Amino acid sequence: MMKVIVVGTGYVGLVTGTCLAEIGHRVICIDKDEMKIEKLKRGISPIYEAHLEDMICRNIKEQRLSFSTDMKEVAEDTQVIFIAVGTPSLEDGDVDLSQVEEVAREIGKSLVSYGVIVNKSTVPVGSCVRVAQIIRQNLRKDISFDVVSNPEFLREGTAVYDTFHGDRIVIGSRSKKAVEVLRELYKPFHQKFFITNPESAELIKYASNAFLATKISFINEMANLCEKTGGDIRAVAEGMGMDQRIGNKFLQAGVGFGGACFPKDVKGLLKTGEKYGYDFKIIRQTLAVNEGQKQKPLRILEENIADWKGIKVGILGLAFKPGTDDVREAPALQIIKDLRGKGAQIRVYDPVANASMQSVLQFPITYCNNPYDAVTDCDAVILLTEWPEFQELNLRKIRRLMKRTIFIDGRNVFASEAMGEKGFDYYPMGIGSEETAQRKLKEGVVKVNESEKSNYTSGRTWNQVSTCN
Ligand SMILES: NC(=O)C1=CN([C@@H]2O[C@H](COP(=O)(O)OP(=O)(O)OC[C@H]3O[C@@H](n4cnc5c(N)ncnc54)[C@H](O)[C@@H]3O)[C@@H](O)[C@H]2O)C=CC1
Ligand SMILES: O=C(O)[C@H]1O[C@H](OP(=O)(O)OP(=O)(O)OC[C@H]2O[C@@H](n3ccc(=O)[nH]c3=O)[C@H](O)[C@@H]2O)[C@H](O)[C@@H](O)[C@@H]1O
Repeated sequence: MMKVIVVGTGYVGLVTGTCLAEIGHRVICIDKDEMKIEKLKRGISPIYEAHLEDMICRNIKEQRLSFSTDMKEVAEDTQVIFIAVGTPSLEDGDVDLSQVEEVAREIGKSLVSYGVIVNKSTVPVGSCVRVAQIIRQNLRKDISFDVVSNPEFLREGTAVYDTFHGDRIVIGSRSKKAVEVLRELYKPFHQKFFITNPESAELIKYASNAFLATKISFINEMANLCEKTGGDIRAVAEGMGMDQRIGNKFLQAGVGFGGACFPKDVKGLLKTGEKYGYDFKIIRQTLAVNEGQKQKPLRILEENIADWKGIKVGILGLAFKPGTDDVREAPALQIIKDLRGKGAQIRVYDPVANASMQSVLQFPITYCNNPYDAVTDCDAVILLTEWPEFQELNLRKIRRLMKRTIFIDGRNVFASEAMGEKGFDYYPMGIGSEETAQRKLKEGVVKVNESEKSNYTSGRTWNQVSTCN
Protein backbone atom coordinates (compact mmCIF):
# COMPACT_ATOMS: atom_id res chain seq x y z
CA MET A 1 0.00 0.00 0.00
CA MET A 2 1.37 3.43 -0.90
CA LYS A 3 0.34 6.95 -0.06
CA VAL A 4 -0.58 8.79 -3.24
CA ILE A 5 -1.61 12.35 -4.06
CA VAL A 6 -3.45 13.10 -7.28
CA VAL A 7 -3.64 16.76 -8.30
CA GLY A 8 -6.58 17.51 -10.61
CA THR A 9 -9.88 15.66 -10.25
CA GLY A 10 -11.08 15.72 -13.85
CA TYR A 11 -11.75 12.62 -15.96
CA VAL A 12 -8.19 11.38 -15.60
CA GLY A 13 -7.29 12.41 -12.06
CA LEU A 14 -10.53 11.32 -10.47
CA VAL A 15 -10.65 7.96 -12.25
CA THR A 16 -6.95 7.25 -11.62
CA GLY A 17 -7.20 8.23 -7.95
CA THR A 18 -10.34 6.21 -7.36
CA CYS A 19 -9.00 3.11 -9.13
CA LEU A 20 -5.71 3.30 -7.18
CA ALA A 21 -7.75 3.45 -3.96
CA GLU A 22 -9.78 0.47 -5.17
CA ILE A 23 -6.60 -1.63 -5.44
CA GLY A 24 -5.63 -0.73 -1.88
CA HIS A 25 -3.60 2.50 -1.94
CA ARG A 26 -4.32 5.49 0.31
CA VAL A 27 -5.20 8.29 -2.09
CA ILE A 28 -5.87 11.98 -1.59
CA CYS A 29 -7.31 13.76 -4.61
CA ILE A 30 -6.66 17.49 -4.69
CA ASP A 31 -8.38 20.11 -6.82
CA LYS A 32 -8.48 23.89 -6.65
CA ASP A 33 -12.18 23.83 -7.53
CA GLU A 34 -13.79 24.00 -4.08
CA MET A 35 -17.29 23.13 -5.29
CA LYS A 36 -16.00 19.98 -6.97
CA ILE A 37 -14.19 18.91 -3.82
CA GLU A 38 -17.24 19.60 -1.62
CA LYS A 39 -19.36 17.39 -3.88
CA LEU A 40 -16.74 14.65 -3.97
CA LYS A 41 -16.45 14.62 -0.18
CA ARG A 42 -20.17 13.78 -0.16
CA GLY A 43 -19.58 10.99 -2.68
CA ILE A 44 -21.06 12.84 -5.65
CA SER A 45 -19.12 12.50 -8.90
CA PRO A 46 -18.90 15.74 -10.92
CA ILE A 47 -18.69 13.70 -14.15
CA TYR A 48 -20.86 11.00 -15.67
CA GLU A 49 -18.74 7.85 -15.89
CA ALA A 50 -19.93 4.26 -15.51
CA HIS A 51 -19.21 2.68 -12.05
CA LEU A 52 -17.27 5.70 -10.85
CA GLU A 53 -19.64 7.10 -8.24
CA ASP A 54 -20.17 3.71 -6.53
CA MET A 55 -16.42 3.23 -6.37
CA ILE A 56 -15.86 6.72 -4.95
CA CYS A 57 -18.44 6.10 -2.19
CA ARG A 58 -17.03 2.69 -1.30
CA ASN A 59 -13.46 3.91 -1.04
CA ILE A 60 -14.40 7.00 1.00
CA LYS A 61 -16.25 4.69 3.42
CA GLU A 62 -13.31 2.32 3.63
CA GLN A 63 -11.02 5.32 4.28
CA ARG A 64 -8.71 4.81 1.32
CA LEU A 65 -9.94 7.84 -0.60
CA SER A 66 -10.27 11.45 0.51
CA PHE A 67 -10.51 14.86 -1.13
CA SER A 68 -8.93 18.21 -0.41
CA THR A 69 -8.15 21.62 -1.89
CA ASP A 70 -4.88 21.91 0.00
CA MET A 71 -1.43 20.93 -1.23
CA LYS A 72 -0.37 20.74 2.44
CA GLU A 73 -1.65 17.15 2.24
CA VAL A 74 1.77 16.33 0.73
CA ALA A 75 3.59 14.80 3.73
CA GLU A 76 6.69 12.78 4.73
CA ASP A 77 4.99 9.52 3.81
CA THR A 78 3.74 10.62 0.35
CA GLN A 79 5.45 8.36 -2.18
CA VAL A 80 3.81 9.33 -5.44
CA ILE A 81 2.28 12.63 -6.65
CA PHE A 82 0.29 12.63 -9.89
CA ILE A 83 -0.15 15.71 -12.04
CA ALA A 84 -3.49 15.24 -13.80
CA VAL A 85 -4.60 18.76 -14.62
CA GLY A 86 -5.86 20.04 -17.97
CA THR A 87 -3.63 20.87 -20.95
CA PRO A 88 -6.06 22.67 -23.29
CA SER A 89 -5.24 24.16 -26.67
CA LEU A 90 -4.19 27.76 -26.96
CA GLU A 91 -5.69 29.87 -29.74
CA ASP A 92 -2.87 28.91 -32.15
CA GLY A 93 -3.12 25.17 -31.40
CA ASP A 94 -0.14 25.10 -29.05
CA VAL A 95 -0.54 23.36 -25.68
CA ASP A 96 -1.40 25.53 -22.69
CA LEU A 97 0.91 24.26 -19.96
CA SER A 98 -0.07 26.85 -17.36
CA GLN A 99 -2.01 24.39 -15.14
CA VAL A 100 0.86 21.88 -15.18
CA GLU A 101 3.40 24.59 -14.40
CA GLU A 102 1.28 25.94 -11.55
CA VAL A 103 1.04 22.47 -10.00
CA ALA A 104 4.79 21.92 -10.46
CA ARG A 105 5.44 25.14 -8.49
CA GLU A 106 3.04 23.98 -5.76
CA ILE A 107 4.71 20.57 -5.59
CA GLY A 108 8.13 22.22 -5.31
CA LYS A 109 6.94 24.27 -2.36
CA SER A 110 5.21 21.32 -0.67
CA LEU A 111 7.73 18.53 -1.08
CA VAL A 112 9.20 17.38 2.26
CA SER A 113 10.89 14.10 1.30
CA TYR A 114 11.79 12.01 -1.79
CA GLY A 115 8.80 11.46 -4.03
CA VAL A 116 8.03 10.32 -7.56
CA ILE A 117 6.16 13.01 -9.47
CA VAL A 118 4.13 11.51 -12.27
CA ASN A 119 3.16 13.53 -15.31
CA LYS A 120 -0.15 11.96 -16.29
CA SER A 121 -1.46 14.99 -18.13
CA THR A 122 -0.86 14.87 -21.88
CA VAL A 123 2.13 17.16 -22.34
CA PRO A 124 4.50 17.89 -25.24
CA VAL A 125 7.89 16.26 -25.49
CA GLY A 126 10.33 17.93 -23.12
CA SER A 127 7.75 18.61 -20.40
CA CYS A 128 9.24 16.13 -17.90
CA VAL A 129 12.47 18.10 -17.95
CA ARG A 130 10.55 21.38 -17.66
CA VAL A 131 8.47 20.14 -14.69
CA ALA A 132 11.61 18.91 -12.90
CA GLN A 133 13.21 22.31 -13.43
CA ILE A 134 10.20 24.17 -11.98
CA ILE A 135 10.02 21.87 -8.96
CA ARG A 136 13.73 22.31 -8.29
CA GLN A 137 13.41 26.11 -8.47
CA ASN A 138 10.63 26.05 -5.87
CA LEU A 139 12.02 23.54 -3.33
CA ARG A 140 12.26 24.91 0.20
CA LYS A 141 15.23 22.65 1.01
CA ASP A 142 17.47 20.23 -0.84
CA ILE A 143 15.25 17.18 -1.47
CA SER A 144 15.71 14.55 -4.18
CA PHE A 145 12.80 13.64 -6.43
CA ASP A 146 12.12 12.08 -9.82
CA VAL A 147 9.72 13.23 -12.51
CA VAL A 148 8.28 10.46 -14.65
CA SER A 149 6.14 10.52 -17.78
CA ASN A 150 3.21 8.13 -17.48
CA PRO A 151 0.68 9.03 -20.17
CA GLU A 152 -2.94 7.99 -19.85
CA PHE A 153 -4.85 6.07 -22.53
CA LEU A 154 -8.32 5.77 -20.99
CA ARG A 155 -11.39 6.68 -23.00
CA GLU A 156 -14.27 8.70 -21.65
CA GLY A 157 -17.36 6.63 -21.05
CA THR A 158 -15.33 3.50 -20.32
CA ALA A 159 -12.70 5.16 -18.13
CA VAL A 160 -12.93 2.79 -15.15
CA TYR A 161 -12.95 -0.31 -17.36
CA ASP A 162 -9.96 1.00 -19.34
CA THR A 163 -7.98 1.68 -16.16
CA PHE A 164 -8.37 -1.94 -15.10
CA HIS A 165 -7.93 -3.39 -18.60
CA GLY A 166 -5.39 -1.12 -20.32
CA ASP A 167 -3.25 -2.54 -23.14
CA ARG A 168 -0.07 -1.18 -21.54
CA ILE A 169 1.29 1.09 -18.85
CA VAL A 170 3.90 3.40 -20.39
CA ILE A 171 6.57 4.70 -18.01
CA GLY A 172 9.16 7.18 -19.25
CA SER A 173 12.02 7.65 -16.84
CA ARG A 174 15.79 7.44 -16.55
CA SER A 175 15.56 6.65 -12.83
CA LYS A 176 15.50 2.95 -11.90
CA LYS A 177 14.22 3.85 -8.44
CA ALA A 178 11.22 5.77 -9.85
CA VAL A 179 10.40 2.98 -12.31
CA GLU A 180 10.38 0.45 -9.45
CA VAL A 181 8.05 2.64 -7.37
CA LEU A 182 5.58 2.81 -10.29
CA ARG A 183 5.83 -0.90 -11.05
CA GLU A 184 4.92 -1.57 -7.41
CA LEU A 185 2.09 0.98 -7.46
CA TYR A 186 0.46 -0.49 -10.57
CA LYS A 187 1.22 -4.17 -9.85
CA PRO A 188 -2.36 -5.14 -8.87
CA PHE A 189 -3.62 -4.04 -12.31
CA HIS A 190 -1.69 -6.96 -13.90
CA GLN A 191 -0.91 -5.02 -17.09
CA LYS A 192 2.06 -4.96 -19.43
CA PHE A 193 4.69 -2.35 -18.63
CA PHE A 194 6.52 -0.47 -21.36
CA ILE A 195 9.53 1.31 -19.94
CA THR A 196 11.29 3.95 -22.00
CA ASN A 197 12.84 7.40 -21.67
CA PRO A 198 10.61 10.40 -20.83
CA GLU A 199 10.79 11.96 -24.30
CA SER A 200 9.64 8.76 -26.01
CA ALA A 201 6.84 8.27 -23.47
CA GLU A 202 5.60 11.81 -24.10
CA LEU A 203 5.67 11.21 -27.86
CA ILE A 204 3.92 7.82 -27.55
CA LYS A 205 0.84 9.57 -26.18
CA TYR A 206 0.62 12.12 -29.01
CA ALA A 207 1.49 9.53 -31.64
CA SER A 208 -1.26 7.20 -30.40
CA ASN A 209 -3.99 9.84 -30.42
CA ALA A 210 -2.86 11.33 -33.75
CA PHE A 211 -2.72 7.87 -35.35
CA LEU A 212 -6.22 6.97 -34.16
CA ALA A 213 -7.55 10.33 -35.35
CA THR A 214 -5.89 9.75 -38.73
CA LYS A 215 -7.49 6.31 -38.95
CA ILE A 216 -10.89 7.98 -38.49
CA SER A 217 -10.22 10.68 -41.09
CA PHE A 218 -9.01 7.99 -43.49
CA ILE A 219 -12.17 5.92 -43.12
CA ASN A 220 -14.28 9.08 -43.46
CA GLU A 221 -12.60 9.89 -46.78
CA MET A 222 -13.21 6.30 -47.91
CA ALA A 223 -16.85 6.78 -46.86
CA ASN A 224 -17.10 9.89 -49.03
CA LEU A 225 -15.73 7.90 -51.96
CA CYS A 226 -18.19 5.07 -51.25
CA GLU A 227 -21.08 7.49 -51.62
CA LYS A 228 -19.89 8.41 -55.10
CA THR A 229 -19.12 4.88 -56.26
CA GLY A 230 -21.90 2.78 -54.76
CA GLY A 231 -19.71 1.20 -52.08
CA ASP A 232 -20.85 0.58 -48.52
CA ILE A 233 -18.31 1.85 -46.01
CA ARG A 234 -19.45 -0.65 -43.37
CA ALA A 235 -18.51 -3.53 -45.68
CA VAL A 236 -15.31 -1.82 -46.77
CA ALA A 237 -14.28 -1.28 -43.13
CA GLU A 238 -15.15 -4.87 -42.20
CA GLY A 239 -13.21 -6.26 -45.12
CA MET A 240 -10.21 -4.06 -44.39
CA GLY A 241 -10.33 -4.80 -40.68
CA MET A 242 -10.07 -8.54 -41.26
CA ASP A 243 -6.43 -7.94 -42.10
CA GLN A 244 -4.81 -8.16 -38.68
CA ARG A 245 -2.21 -5.59 -39.68
CA ILE A 246 -5.03 -3.07 -40.06
CA GLY A 247 -7.33 -4.24 -37.28
CA ASN A 248 -11.09 -3.78 -37.10
CA LYS A 249 -11.23 -0.98 -34.52
CA PHE A 250 -11.59 2.74 -35.18
CA LEU A 251 -12.96 2.29 -38.67
CA GLN A 252 -16.41 3.68 -37.94
CA ALA A 253 -17.29 6.38 -40.47
CA GLY A 254 -19.32 9.34 -39.27
CA VAL A 255 -19.55 13.07 -38.79
CA GLY A 256 -16.00 13.29 -37.50
CA PHE A 257 -14.13 12.96 -34.23
CA GLY A 258 -14.58 15.28 -31.29
CA GLY A 259 -13.80 15.24 -27.61
CA ALA A 260 -11.37 16.94 -25.29
CA CYS A 261 -8.34 15.15 -26.67
CA PHE A 262 -8.13 14.13 -30.35
CA PRO A 263 -8.53 17.64 -31.80
CA LYS A 264 -6.30 19.24 -29.16
CA ASP A 265 -3.60 16.59 -29.25
CA VAL A 266 -3.39 16.48 -33.04
CA LYS A 267 -3.00 20.28 -33.05
CA GLY A 268 -0.44 19.96 -30.24
CA LEU A 269 1.66 17.47 -32.21
CA LEU A 270 1.47 19.65 -35.30
CA LYS A 271 2.73 22.55 -33.19
CA THR A 272 5.57 20.45 -31.77
CA GLY A 273 6.57 19.65 -35.36
CA GLU A 274 6.52 23.36 -36.21
CA LYS A 275 8.72 24.21 -33.21
CA TYR A 276 11.27 21.64 -34.31
CA GLY A 277 11.11 22.73 -37.95
CA TYR A 278 9.06 19.78 -39.15
CA ASP A 279 5.79 20.04 -41.11
CA PHE A 280 3.68 17.03 -40.14
CA LYS A 281 1.65 16.86 -43.35
CA ILE A 282 -0.50 13.81 -42.63
CA ILE A 283 -1.98 15.07 -39.40
CA ARG A 284 -2.56 18.53 -40.87
CA GLN A 285 -4.87 16.78 -43.36
CA THR A 286 -6.37 14.66 -40.58
CA LEU A 287 -7.70 17.86 -39.03
CA ALA A 288 -8.79 19.39 -42.34
CA VAL A 289 -10.71 16.24 -43.31
CA ASN A 290 -12.38 16.24 -39.90
CA GLU A 291 -13.55 19.82 -40.35
CA GLY A 292 -15.03 18.90 -43.73
CA GLN A 293 -16.76 15.90 -42.16
CA LYS A 294 -18.44 18.01 -39.50
CA GLN A 295 -19.89 20.20 -42.28
CA LYS A 296 -21.41 17.20 -44.03
CA PRO A 297 -24.90 17.36 -42.47
CA LEU A 298 -25.20 21.03 -43.43
CA ARG A 299 -24.11 20.28 -47.01
CA ILE A 300 -26.78 17.57 -47.25
CA LEU A 301 -29.42 19.97 -45.92
CA GLU A 302 -28.31 22.72 -48.31
CA GLU A 303 -28.88 20.36 -51.22
CA ASN A 304 -32.40 19.67 -50.00
CA ILE A 305 -33.59 22.97 -48.61
CA ALA A 306 -33.98 26.00 -50.87
CA ASP A 307 -35.61 28.39 -48.43
CA TRP A 308 -34.48 28.22 -44.79
CA LYS A 309 -37.26 30.42 -43.48
CA GLY A 310 -39.10 28.60 -40.69
CA ILE A 311 -36.98 25.46 -41.05
CA LYS A 312 -36.86 23.28 -37.94
CA VAL A 313 -34.07 20.75 -37.37
CA GLY A 314 -34.08 18.10 -34.64
CA ILE A 315 -30.76 16.80 -33.29
CA LEU A 316 -30.47 13.43 -31.59
CA GLY A 317 -27.28 13.18 -29.53
CA LEU A 318 -25.02 16.00 -28.40
CA ALA A 319 -22.15 14.27 -26.59
CA PHE A 320 -18.99 13.70 -28.67
CA LYS A 321 -19.61 9.97 -28.22
CA PRO A 322 -21.96 7.72 -26.23
CA GLY A 323 -21.40 7.03 -22.54
CA THR A 324 -20.39 10.56 -21.58
CA ASP A 325 -21.96 13.96 -20.97
CA ASP A 326 -18.88 15.65 -22.46
CA VAL A 327 -19.57 17.98 -25.40
CA ARG A 328 -16.06 19.42 -25.74
CA GLU A 329 -15.30 19.76 -29.50
CA ALA A 330 -18.35 17.57 -30.19
CA PRO A 331 -19.45 17.69 -33.85
CA ALA A 332 -22.84 18.79 -32.46
CA LEU A 333 -21.35 22.12 -31.37
CA GLN A 334 -20.22 23.05 -34.87
CA ILE A 335 -23.36 21.71 -36.52
CA ILE A 336 -25.64 23.66 -34.17
CA LYS A 337 -23.69 26.85 -34.88
CA ASP A 338 -23.86 26.24 -38.63
CA LEU A 339 -27.62 25.65 -38.45
CA ARG A 340 -28.08 28.78 -36.42
CA GLY A 341 -26.14 30.67 -39.08
CA LYS A 342 -28.79 29.48 -41.56
CA GLY A 343 -31.57 30.75 -39.30
CA ALA A 344 -32.94 27.27 -38.51
CA GLN A 345 -34.90 26.55 -35.34
CA ILE A 346 -33.06 23.85 -33.42
CA ARG A 347 -34.49 21.21 -31.10
CA VAL A 348 -32.12 18.80 -29.38
CA TYR A 349 -32.15 15.71 -27.19
CA ASP A 350 -29.33 13.81 -25.52
CA PRO A 351 -29.86 11.25 -22.74
CA VAL A 352 -27.22 12.89 -20.52
CA ALA A 353 -25.55 15.82 -22.28
CA ASN A 354 -28.38 18.42 -22.55
CA ALA A 355 -27.10 20.25 -19.47
CA SER A 356 -23.46 20.35 -20.57
CA MET A 357 -24.47 21.70 -23.99
CA GLN A 358 -26.62 24.33 -22.32
CA SER A 359 -23.66 25.43 -20.19
CA VAL A 360 -21.37 26.06 -23.20
CA LEU A 361 -23.76 27.37 -25.85
CA GLN A 362 -24.12 31.12 -25.71
CA PHE A 363 -27.47 31.22 -27.50
CA PRO A 364 -30.82 29.54 -26.81
CA ILE A 365 -32.04 26.38 -28.54
CA THR A 366 -34.82 24.04 -27.45
CA TYR A 367 -33.69 21.24 -25.14
CA CYS A 368 -36.09 18.29 -25.08
CA ASN A 369 -36.62 15.54 -22.51
CA ASN A 370 -37.12 12.79 -25.03
CA PRO A 371 -36.23 12.08 -28.68
CA TYR A 372 -39.82 12.27 -29.90
CA ASP A 373 -40.23 15.79 -28.59
CA ALA A 374 -36.98 16.78 -30.36
CA VAL A 375 -38.19 15.64 -33.80
CA THR A 376 -41.74 17.01 -33.57
CA ASP A 377 -42.62 19.26 -36.52
CA CYS A 378 -39.06 19.08 -37.81
CA ASP A 379 -38.13 19.32 -41.48
CA ALA A 380 -34.98 17.29 -40.85
CA VAL A 381 -33.44 15.15 -38.13
CA ILE A 382 -29.69 14.67 -37.62
CA LEU A 383 -28.40 11.84 -35.43
CA LEU A 384 -24.97 12.76 -34.07
CA THR A 385 -24.27 10.34 -31.19
CA GLU A 386 -24.87 6.59 -31.40
CA TRP A 387 -26.47 6.20 -27.95
CA PRO A 388 -27.76 2.60 -27.63
CA GLU A 389 -31.28 3.89 -26.81
CA PHE A 390 -31.53 5.36 -30.32
CA GLN A 391 -31.48 1.85 -31.74
CA GLU A 392 -34.77 1.25 -29.94
CA LEU A 393 -36.49 4.32 -31.38
CA ASN A 394 -39.98 3.90 -32.76
CA LEU A 395 -39.10 5.08 -36.26
CA ARG A 396 -42.68 5.07 -37.52
CA LYS A 397 -43.60 7.41 -34.70
CA ILE A 398 -40.63 9.65 -35.54
CA ARG A 399 -41.72 9.75 -39.18
CA ARG A 400 -45.29 10.64 -38.14
CA LEU A 401 -44.11 13.43 -35.85
CA MET A 402 -41.83 15.05 -38.44
CA LYS A 403 -43.04 17.66 -40.92
CA ARG A 404 -40.68 16.57 -43.71
CA THR A 405 -38.70 13.39 -44.16
CA ILE A 406 -34.96 14.16 -44.17
CA PHE A 407 -33.07 11.92 -41.76
CA ILE A 408 -29.27 12.31 -41.62
CA ASP A 409 -27.70 9.42 -39.75
CA GLY A 410 -24.30 10.79 -38.76
CA ARG A 411 -23.27 7.52 -37.09
CA ASN A 412 -24.84 4.86 -39.33
CA VAL A 413 -27.15 3.53 -36.64
CA PHE A 414 -29.96 2.40 -38.97
CA ALA A 415 -30.31 0.32 -42.12
CA SER A 416 -30.92 2.17 -45.38
CA GLU A 417 -33.63 -0.13 -46.69
CA ALA A 418 -35.68 -0.07 -43.51
CA MET A 419 -35.45 3.71 -43.33
CA GLY A 420 -36.54 4.01 -46.96
CA GLU A 421 -39.49 1.67 -46.32
CA LYS A 422 -40.60 3.83 -43.43
CA GLY A 423 -40.74 6.83 -45.73
CA PHE A 424 -37.57 8.70 -44.77
CA ASP A 425 -35.20 10.42 -47.17
CA TYR A 426 -32.34 8.70 -45.43
CA TYR A 427 -28.74 9.98 -45.55
CA PRO A 428 -26.26 7.63 -43.87
CA MET A 429 -22.49 8.21 -43.94
CA GLY A 430 -20.63 6.48 -46.77
CA ILE A 431 -23.32 4.21 -48.11
CA GLY A 432 -23.62 4.63 -51.85
CA SER A 433 -26.61 3.41 -53.81
CA GLU A 434 -26.66 1.09 -56.80
CA GLU A 435 -28.27 3.86 -58.86
CA THR A 436 -25.32 6.16 -58.18
CA ALA A 437 -22.93 3.44 -59.27
CA GLN A 438 -24.89 2.84 -62.49
CA ARG A 439 -25.22 6.53 -63.27
CA LYS A 440 -21.51 7.16 -62.75
CA LEU A 441 -20.73 4.21 -65.01
CA LYS A 442 -22.88 5.67 -67.77
CA GLU A 443 -21.41 9.16 -67.37
CA GLY A 444 -17.85 7.85 -67.35
CA VAL A 445 -15.21 8.96 -64.89
CA VAL A 446 -16.02 12.36 -63.45
CA LYS A 447 -13.53 15.05 -62.56
CA VAL A 448 -13.04 15.99 -58.90
CA ASN A 449 -15.74 18.39 -57.92
CA GLU A 450 -13.97 21.73 -57.45
CA SER A 451 -16.27 22.89 -54.65
CA GLU A 452 -15.49 19.76 -52.64
CA LYS A 453 -11.80 20.16 -53.27
CA SER A 454 -11.95 23.68 -51.92
CA ASN A 455 -13.50 22.43 -48.67
CA TYR A 456 -10.10 21.12 -47.74
CA THR A 457 -7.91 23.71 -49.31
CA SER A 458 -9.32 27.21 -49.28
CA GLY A 459 -12.30 26.42 -47.05
CA ARG A 460 -12.53 26.53 -43.31
CA THR A 461 -9.45 25.08 -41.66
CA TRP A 462 -9.15 23.83 -38.13
CA ASN A 463 -7.59 26.98 -36.76
CA GLN A 464 -10.35 29.16 -38.17
CA VAL A 465 -13.05 27.25 -36.38
CA SER A 466 -14.16 28.95 -33.22
CA THR A 467 -15.17 26.88 -30.20
CA CYS A 468 -17.98 27.59 -27.80
CA ASN A 469 -16.04 27.18 -24.58
N1 LIG B 1 -10.31 13.22 -20.65
C1 LIG B 1 -9.72 12.12 -21.08
O1 LIG B 1 -10.38 11.16 -21.47
C2 LIG B 1 -8.23 12.01 -21.11
C3 LIG B 1 -7.42 13.11 -20.80
N2 LIG B 1 -6.06 12.99 -20.85
C4 LIG B 1 -5.22 14.13 -20.47
O2 LIG B 1 -5.25 14.25 -19.04
C5 LIG B 1 -5.20 15.61 -18.65
C6 LIG B 1 -6.41 15.95 -17.78
O3 LIG B 1 -7.55 15.81 -18.57
P1 LIG B 1 -9.02 15.84 -17.92
O4 LIG B 1 -9.03 14.98 -16.72
O5 LIG B 1 -9.96 15.56 -19.02
O6 LIG B 1 -9.10 17.38 -17.48
P2 LIG B 1 -10.27 18.16 -16.74
O7 LIG B 1 -10.27 19.52 -17.29
O8 LIG B 1 -11.51 17.34 -16.73
O9 LIG B 1 -9.73 18.24 -15.22
C7 LIG B 1 -8.64 18.96 -14.81
C8 LIG B 1 -8.82 19.33 -13.33
O10 LIG B 1 -7.64 19.96 -12.84
C9 LIG B 1 -8.01 20.97 -11.92
N3 LIG B 1 -6.91 21.91 -11.76
C10 LIG B 1 -6.41 22.81 -12.64
N4 LIG B 1 -5.38 23.49 -12.09
C11 LIG B 1 -5.23 23.01 -10.85
C12 LIG B 1 -4.33 23.31 -9.78
N5 LIG B 1 -3.38 24.24 -9.91
N6 LIG B 1 -4.45 22.62 -8.64
C13 LIG B 1 -5.39 21.69 -8.49
N7 LIG B 1 -6.28 21.35 -9.45
C14 LIG B 1 -6.20 22.02 -10.62
C15 LIG B 1 -9.26 21.58 -12.54
O11 LIG B 1 -10.01 22.28 -11.56
C16 LIG B 1 -9.97 20.31 -13.07
O12 LIG B 1 -10.85 19.77 -12.09
C17 LIG B 1 -5.12 16.41 -19.96
O13 LIG B 1 -3.77 16.64 -20.25
C18 LIG B 1 -5.71 15.48 -20.99
O14 LIG B 1 -5.20 15.70 -22.27
C19 LIG B 1 -5.44 11.82 -21.17
C20 LIG B 1 -6.18 10.70 -21.47
C21 LIG B 1 -7.64 10.71 -21.45
O1 LIG C 1 -6.25 11.17 -24.78
C1 LIG C 1 -7.43 11.01 -24.60
O2 LIG C 1 -8.16 11.81 -24.02
C2 LIG C 1 -8.12 9.79 -25.07
O3 LIG C 1 -8.64 10.08 -26.40
C3 LIG C 1 -9.40 9.02 -26.96
O4 LIG C 1 -10.52 8.70 -26.16
P1 LIG C 1 -11.90 9.54 -26.21
O5 LIG C 1 -11.64 10.91 -26.75
O6 LIG C 1 -12.50 9.41 -24.87
O7 LIG C 1 -12.88 8.80 -27.19
P2 LIG C 1 -12.76 7.83 -28.45
O8 LIG C 1 -13.57 6.63 -28.17
O9 LIG C 1 -11.38 7.63 -28.85
O10 LIG C 1 -13.54 8.68 -29.55
C4 LIG C 1 -13.06 9.94 -29.98
C5 LIG C 1 -13.89 10.47 -31.11
O11 LIG C 1 -13.67 9.71 -32.29
C6 LIG C 1 -14.90 9.30 -32.86
N1 LIG C 1 -14.72 7.98 -33.51
C7 LIG C 1 -14.13 6.97 -32.83
C8 LIG C 1 -13.93 5.74 -33.45
C9 LIG C 1 -14.35 5.55 -34.77
O12 LIG C 1 -14.19 4.48 -35.39
N2 LIG C 1 -14.94 6.59 -35.42
C10 LIG C 1 -15.13 7.81 -34.83
O13 LIG C 1 -15.67 8.74 -35.46
C11 LIG C 1 -15.88 9.25 -31.70
O14 LIG C 1 -17.21 9.41 -32.15
C12 LIG C 1 -15.40 10.43 -30.87
O15 LIG C 1 -15.98 11.64 -31.32
C13 LIG C 1 -8.53 7.78 -27.06
O16 LIG C 1 -9.30 6.70 -27.59
C14 LIG C 1 -7.96 7.38 -25.69
O17 LIG C 1 -7.09 6.29 -25.81
C15 LIG C 1 -7.21 8.60 -25.13
O18 LIG C 1 -6.73 8.31 -23.84
